[in-house]
Amino acid sequence: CDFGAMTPTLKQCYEFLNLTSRSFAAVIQALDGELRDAVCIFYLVLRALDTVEDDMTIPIPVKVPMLKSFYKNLWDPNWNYTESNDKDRIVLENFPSISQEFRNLAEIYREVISDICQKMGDGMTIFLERKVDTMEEWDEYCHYVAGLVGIGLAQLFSASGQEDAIIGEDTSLANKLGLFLQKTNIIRDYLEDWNDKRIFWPRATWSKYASDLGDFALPENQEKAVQCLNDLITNTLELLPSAVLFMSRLKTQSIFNFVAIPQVMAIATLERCYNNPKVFSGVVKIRKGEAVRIMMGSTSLEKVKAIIRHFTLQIIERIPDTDPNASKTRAVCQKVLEVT
Ligand SMILES: O=C(O)CO[C@@H](C(=O)O)[C@@H](OCCCCCc1ccc2ccccc2c1)C(=O)NCCCCCc1ccc2ccccc2c1
Ligand SMILES: [Mg+2]
Ligand SMILES: [Mg+2]
Repeated sequence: CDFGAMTPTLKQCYEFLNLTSRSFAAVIQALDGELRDAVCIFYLVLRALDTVEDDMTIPIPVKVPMLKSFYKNLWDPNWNYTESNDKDRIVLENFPSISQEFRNLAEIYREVISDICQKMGDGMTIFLERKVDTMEEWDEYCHYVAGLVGIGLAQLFSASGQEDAIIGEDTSLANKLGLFLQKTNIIRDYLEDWNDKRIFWPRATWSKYASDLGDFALPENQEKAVQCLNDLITNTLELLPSAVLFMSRLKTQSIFNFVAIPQVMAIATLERCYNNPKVFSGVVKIRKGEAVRIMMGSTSLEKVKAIIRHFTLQIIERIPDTDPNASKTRAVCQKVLEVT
């Protein structure tokens, strides 16, 4: 970006972006024109909101009003929060710089960012005390924390004029982009979340394989743990055809890359996690070198389809005949192969 033409506070915002997001900073900064600043601020505002949600030291009676009213802070030049211990507390401590740049955005971008922030804050409060039980509630939670991001981004793409109106209007499709990324993160982060006493795996699924979610961390339950893992991965793979359809409608290269790269990194992560007991003893991450190769190869729909097909075939090859969901996983993978 042209740091020269930026206000000092906007420059600061890009520093916060690079400090708080390994996976999104690069692709956000590669966006063009006004959209780049709008998405950068959108990220920082929602990361600040999420840092309140994630901070387990804030008592629920304090956290609920904080989340519900968070969007109002966008219009309060002095609001910040200095009590957080979270890794991303920098965005709460320096919120005045972020809200200042929010107020400098065009009205069309401010409306989307404020609306999504209010809906996400409300949605987060629903799940502060209620755990994710049914698969519908899993979709509902992921809608609030990630589906809404996809919906907001699609609206920003159309508002910028760089994409057609249909992109921002088809909220069901945009929602699924976020669900795919969030469900992949939840599946990958089982142990990290369990150690933080956070439960995002839906009870409807894990209760088929164990009486307590913590059982999966015990080596003697490894087979049941992996069967539950494969069950959730199968549910998540069902979202891939919608992601391919969304990407097929994009006409701006920088927006295509911005949407495609996180989706392709997620399918690579799912493939790495499939039938992999290491998910229950550590965090399964894609190596930097492989990540760079994947990003370089995600610049056209045909290349992205080829990469998705590659990882889908890798999963098919590793489906254990004894896995309770084997035939369902094969069917879901077959559907992905049909659209790639
Ligand atoms: O605390 C952490 O480090 C992880 O927190 C997770 C959690 O607490 O569950 C969780 O926090 C969710 C609430 C805050 C969402 C913040 C966000 C993330 C990415 C963005 C990308 C571009 C623009 C705005 C964005 C906003 C988290 O970060 N999960 C990662 C997956 C969420 C992806 C959101 C998303 C959805 C659709 C997308 C479509 C295209 C490109 C990027 C997309 C990004
Ligand atoms: Mg978080
Ligand atoms: Mg969170």
